[in-house]
Formats: sequence, C-alpha cells, structure tokens
Amino acid sequence: MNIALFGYGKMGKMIEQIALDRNHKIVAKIDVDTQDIDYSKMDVAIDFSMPNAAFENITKCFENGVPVISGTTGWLDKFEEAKAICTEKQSAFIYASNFSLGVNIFFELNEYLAKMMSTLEQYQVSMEEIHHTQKLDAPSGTAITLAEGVIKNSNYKGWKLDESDESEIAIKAKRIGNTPGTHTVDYTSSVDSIEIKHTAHNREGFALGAVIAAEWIIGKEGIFTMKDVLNLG
Ligand SMILES: NC(=O)C1=CN([C@@H]2O[C@H](COP(=O)(O)OP(=O)(O)OC[C@H]3O[C@@H](n4cnc5c(N)ncnc54)[C@H](O)[C@@H]3O)[C@@H](O)[C@H]2O)C=CC1
Ligand SMILES: O=C(O)C1=N[C@H](C(=O)O)C[C@H](O)C1
Repeated sequence: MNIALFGYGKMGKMIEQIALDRNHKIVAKIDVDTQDIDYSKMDVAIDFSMPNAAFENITKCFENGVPVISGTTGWLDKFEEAKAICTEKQSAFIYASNFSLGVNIFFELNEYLAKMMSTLEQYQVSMEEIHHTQKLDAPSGTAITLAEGVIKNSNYKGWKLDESDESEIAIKAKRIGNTPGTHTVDYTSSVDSIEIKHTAHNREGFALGAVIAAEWIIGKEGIFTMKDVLNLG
C-alpha cells in the first residue's frame, strides 16, 4: 500500500516505522513547508499534523480521490464540513481522537460504566488527561470523546475544562514532561470512588492503530470510525 504522511513530526515518524515494518511504502512526507504535492501515487493519506492544517490537508486529499485517516486533534469545528466534502467526492474517511486499540476498548468500557452509573445520583464524574508539554490543544481529543461517551449515556449536559457545576463534566488537563497520554475517568461519592484509567507507555499504539485503519479503508467509500475497523459493534 502506498501511504502519504501529512505531518512528519513525532507521530508521522512513528507511523513511518510501523508502516515500513508492515511492508507498506511511504510515497510522500508532507510537512509545513512542502510546496508541490503529487497525489497520483497515494493509495491513502494519514494526517497527524496540526489543528490549523488538518482541514485543508484532508479536504485536498478528498478532492484528489485519496482516502484519509485523520488523527490530528483540535480542528473539529470543521468536522461536519470535512465529512460533507468526503461524501460529495465519494471518498473515504476515518477520524479518531485516539487510534490506539487499548483506548478504543477503553471508550467502550467508559460508555458501559456511564450507563451503570447513570441512576446513581450520589456520584459525580470528572476526568483528567495528562500529556507532554508540546501538546497544542486542551482538553485532549481523547478526553472529549470520553466526555461525549458519558454524556450520551447519562444526564450530564456537557463538559468544561477545569471547574464545572454538577450538570457538567469537569476535565482537568495537565502537561508534564514527555507523557505520551494518560486518561482517567473518576466517579466519586462521599463514601468511595471508582476510577478507570488508560496509560499509553509510548506512541507505538497510536501509530499501529492508524496503519491498521489505513489498511482497512482501502477500496471503501464513506465515513467510518475505529468501531467499524475493530468490529466493536
Ligand atoms: N488520534 C491519535 O491517536 C493521536 C493524535 N495525535 C494528534 O496528532 C497531531 C500531531 O501530533 P504529533 O506528531 O505529536 O505533533 P508534532 O508537533 O510532533 O508533529 C506535527 C507536524 O505537523 C507539521 N505541520 C504543520 N503544519 C503542517 C501542514 N500544513 N501540513 C503538514 N504538516 C504540517 C509540523 O511541522 C510537525 O512536523 C496532534 O494534533 C495530536 O494531538 C497524537 C497522537 C495520537
Ligand atoms: O497530542 C498527543 O500527543 C495526543 N493526542 C491525542 C489526543 O488529543 O487525545 C491522542 C493521544 O492522547 C496523544
């Protein structure tokens, strides 16, 4: 498979390693100062760039008939527009705030727990995410997906960074050293706490999930999620 990397930073380089290990070819490495882009040899594009670059990278791929795996976070104000362009151009698209297989299981666990906790009013939910100090967006895309998973299965009305009232989920975002990504969902009452936590030990899991999604999307048309890729129902 011929892969084009949009964003050749920490994740772009890790994805390159995993893709080569799985016998794929990297046909383009596009970064901030790339001038002319040749889309003709690309079977699939994987975008891990920056919040202000993702939308243009992704939609140009659709316009050139290239399916896209998007991992960039912090650009979702334009998500609906990107999906509409994908549909119009009969292309294929997967966005995931987190491509790691473990986190996608964690997303399912989070929704299951939220459902069980939804009638227990004595518990207040909160979340914490910890990432490296170079991260541009807060809260993380993963924390937003976790919050949306709780909101969908409970009476919480929304989420807020830092403090919140009882009707919203408070998300704390910490930036510490080189932390690859740690997410905790906590339910606390006056008598006890229940906590679920995912800790990434490095970036390999994110990169592997993105390459697996790229392998899966070849020959498909439409908008998909990691749930489709991993057959999580
Ligand atoms: N969905 C997931 O599983 C994961 C998502 N991420 C997200 O992926 C993104 C990238 O993360 P990192 O690689 O750690 O960041 P990074 O800062 O190391 O790399 C980003 C790269 O994008 C480049 N870039 C800037 N403008 C560009 C443009 N117009 N076109 C192409 N490239 C451009 C930068 O020069 C840089 O090399 C972030 O939004 C991060 O939150 C990171 C890890 C996992
Ligand atoms: O910026 C990162 O590094 C990460 N970003 C994603 C997010 O915002 O959730 C995924 C992962 O946690 C690493």
